[in-house]
Amino acid sequence: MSRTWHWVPCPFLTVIEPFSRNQFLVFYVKERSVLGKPFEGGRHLHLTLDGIVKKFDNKKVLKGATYQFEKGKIYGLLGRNGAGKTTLFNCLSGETEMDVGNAFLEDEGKLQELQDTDIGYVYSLPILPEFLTGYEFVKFFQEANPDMRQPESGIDAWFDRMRINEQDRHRLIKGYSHGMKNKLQMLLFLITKPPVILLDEPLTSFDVIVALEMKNMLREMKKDHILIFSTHILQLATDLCDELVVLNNGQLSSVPSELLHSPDFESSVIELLKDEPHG
Ligand SMILES: Nc1ncnc2c1ncn2[C@@H]1O[C@H](COP(=O)(O)OP(=O)(O)OP(=O)(O)O)[C@@H](O)[C@H]1O
Repeated sequence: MSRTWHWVPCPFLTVIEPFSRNQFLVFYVKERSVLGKPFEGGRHLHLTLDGIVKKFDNKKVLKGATYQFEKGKIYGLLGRNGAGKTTLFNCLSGETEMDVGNAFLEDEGKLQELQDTDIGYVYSLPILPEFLTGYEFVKFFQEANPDMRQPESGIDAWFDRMRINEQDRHRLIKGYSHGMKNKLQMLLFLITKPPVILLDEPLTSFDVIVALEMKNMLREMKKDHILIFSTHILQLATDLCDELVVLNNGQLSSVPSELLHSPDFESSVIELLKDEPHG
């Protein structure tokens, strides 16, 4: 039988198509050897982006993006359609190679180049093994990462924490809604605790109740991680974020914190974004 193999980049596994359970297990185990150690909270941690440039053909999307993020804060990344938010996340997660520039993690004063294993990336369109149930997947994931197992962590406890009900845990991921897949992705990062978590428009697919649960979850997680999420929803950004970062004309800049809860917030952000040619 002839097969076509597609490699799909993913932060915690490499999925192959056409894939079967066995293929998935074999490749998953191979990939897990590159997973990093979980990050222990309580340490000072900074993520520094230094002059990141990314071009596609003649189009320069990132033009020296520079910024410093710190643990304990939720950052909202704002930018117009096509500004390069996903491109920036892809560069940080190692899915796309940056042309120029660097990203570093500074952990208790020790500087090291950012590794793709430092990143948990919640995609706007999650990539998960749809032929497993949520429970099977998390069980397997936990067994494959014994060094990351946490004391309180029975499998059901993780699902409880994510408010995924009994019935849904034992359904095939294939039948999950977009929002549930996002939740399942987030659950994996509760287990692996990567120091940096990137979320590409994560909360847009959640209903109001789940969105509130997820916001609370992110607030709880921020003490242990650098959390950066991209969004177009200004209300969500002001509600959830400690700091807003604008990606405009390929560069990053901070929205002054005093604007965050001022009545002029929306008009100020529009002013900041309006020079960006529409994507
Ligand atoms: N692989 C690629 N090849 C060519 N061009 C690309 C590629 N990936 C992104 N681009 C271009 O780079 C620009 C930035 O795209 P990107 O998806 O990063 O923007 P974005 O800010 O995430 O947009 P949105 O808010 O609409 O999701 C766009 O013009 C896009 O067409």
